[in-house]
This record gives sequence, structure tokens and C-alpha cells, in this order.
Amino acid sequence: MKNSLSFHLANVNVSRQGRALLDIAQLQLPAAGLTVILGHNGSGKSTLLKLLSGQMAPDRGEVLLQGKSVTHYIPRELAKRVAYMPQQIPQPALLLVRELVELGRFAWRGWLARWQSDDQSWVSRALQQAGVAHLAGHAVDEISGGERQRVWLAMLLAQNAPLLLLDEPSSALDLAHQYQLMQLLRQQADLPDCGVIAVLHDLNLALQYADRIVALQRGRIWFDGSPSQLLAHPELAALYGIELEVLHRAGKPAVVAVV
Ligand SMILES: Nc1ncnc2c1ncn2[C@@H]1O[C@H](COP(=O)(O)OP(=O)(O)OP(=O)(O)O)[C@@H](O)[C@H]1O
Repeated sequence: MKNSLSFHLANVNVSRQGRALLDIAQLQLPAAGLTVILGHNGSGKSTLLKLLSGQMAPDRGEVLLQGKSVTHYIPRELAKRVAYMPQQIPQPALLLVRELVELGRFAWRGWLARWQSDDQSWVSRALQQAGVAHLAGHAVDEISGGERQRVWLAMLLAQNAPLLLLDEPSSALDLAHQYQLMQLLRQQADLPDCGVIAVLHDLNLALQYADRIVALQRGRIWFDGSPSQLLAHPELAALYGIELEVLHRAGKPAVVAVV
């Protein structure tokens, strides 16, 4: 399954009450490297990820994965290609953490098939990778918000899809876990024919780890390029409407808000 995957968006529009939430003429997103989606609140980032994950169909235009409309895939075939973490993570009751992570294997084994040892080793490895093996026997609705975010990531890793779509995967994580997450995403993105597309609010994490940054403004693509190109953008401050200053420390740029 790990052949080259690519999203292609053409003339995509999503509108509600006569207002365009997303309006994208062309966008190509191959399963390669780490792409970060940035943008102000309400700029359309989650809407874009919902389109890519097949959770939503555009009102106009096409969202194609390997040349086929994302919404035309049967769920299991889509899940073998794309794993999605929504912004609001569900909190299922009566499930243990390990059982939730096991659900990530659904696409490969089906509901009723017997467990293969391979499935269990994927689950164990995913729990380790996400740093939540110690929570395996805990109830999903009795762990913290940051733990739940990492458990959900473990489920996605167990799914073994070449493309990870993550909507603000670090929003509940402490500083140390944010960096652990970014290093893990970096490793995933560096695997052959794999890619990660993540919505982030932290401009500095994006600049440090991304290969490519797509920035949205009021539903349109405002910028698409490398972190260094974004840093050099003369209108960078306009992205968030706040004055910014770029500092350099140990050879790395850091953007701070001037307030
Ligand atoms: N079902 C809906 N009906 C009407 N408007 C909606 C609906 N869902 C989202 N919107 C609006 O669409 C716009 C884009 O929403 P979206 O969730 O994609 O933004 P976002 O960039 O992810 O924002 P945030 O950073 O706050 O999570 C927002 O202005 C939001 O209020």
C-alpha cells in the first residue's frame, strides 16, 4: 500500500450561509515529508483536513486521492491510506486504551477476523512510540487531555497508513511532549513514501520541523512554500495581524510577538 500517494484539490469551495469557508483553486499534497497548515482561527484549516480525510465533501470542485474522489473510497480502503486525528478527539466510554489503539488495526483485519500476532505487535509498538504503553490498561475516559491526544496518535500509528492527517495534535501537550511529538512526526515523514499533514498554531514548531508550510487566510491559500521562504515573507505579520520579530539563537530562528 505504501506506493506514492497524492492529494489533488481543484476548484474546491465549501460555503455556508453564502460565505466561503474554503476556496482553493489548486493544491497538490503528495505523501512526502512534513507539511504544516497554519492560519488564524477560522481560516479554514480544519475544513481542509475534513475534506482530505473524507469527513466532508466540497460543495464544488474535486478532492482526489490517487486520482479518485476521497469520498468515493470505502472506509477500509481509505483507512489503509490515510489516518486522521480530528481537532475534537472523541472520548469513548467503556474502552481501555489498548482496546482503542487496537481499533487502528480495523482496516487490515476487519471486525471479526482473528488477531494475528502481527496486529498485536503493531499495537504494542504504537503504544511505545506514542509514549503511552504505561496507560494501556486505563479507561480512555479516565486519562488526561494530553494523554488522550497521545493515545489517539498511537491508534493512528497502529493503523499504519502512509499519510497522517493531524488537526492540532499538540494542542493539549506540555512543552516536552510537543517536541517529542514533532520528532515522532519528523520520523514518520522521513519514511519512504510517507507523509504527515498537520495543522499547528505554533509558528516556531512549524518553522523548525516542517518541510513545507501552507498558510490559509480567510479560506484561501495565502502562502505555500518552505519555512525559510515564510520567514522571509515581507507580510508575515499579516498572517496573524500582530507585529512579529524574528530572533536568531544557536543558528535557529524564533518568532516572537511584539506586544
Ligand atoms: N458547519 C458550519 N457552519 C457554518 N460555518 C462553519 C461551520 N463549520 C465551520 N464554520 C466556519 O468556517 C470557518 C472555518 O472553520 P475551521 O474550523 O475550518 O477553521 P480553523 O482554521 O480550523 O480554525 P481554528 O484555528 O479556530 O480551529 C470558521 O469561520 C467557522 O466558524
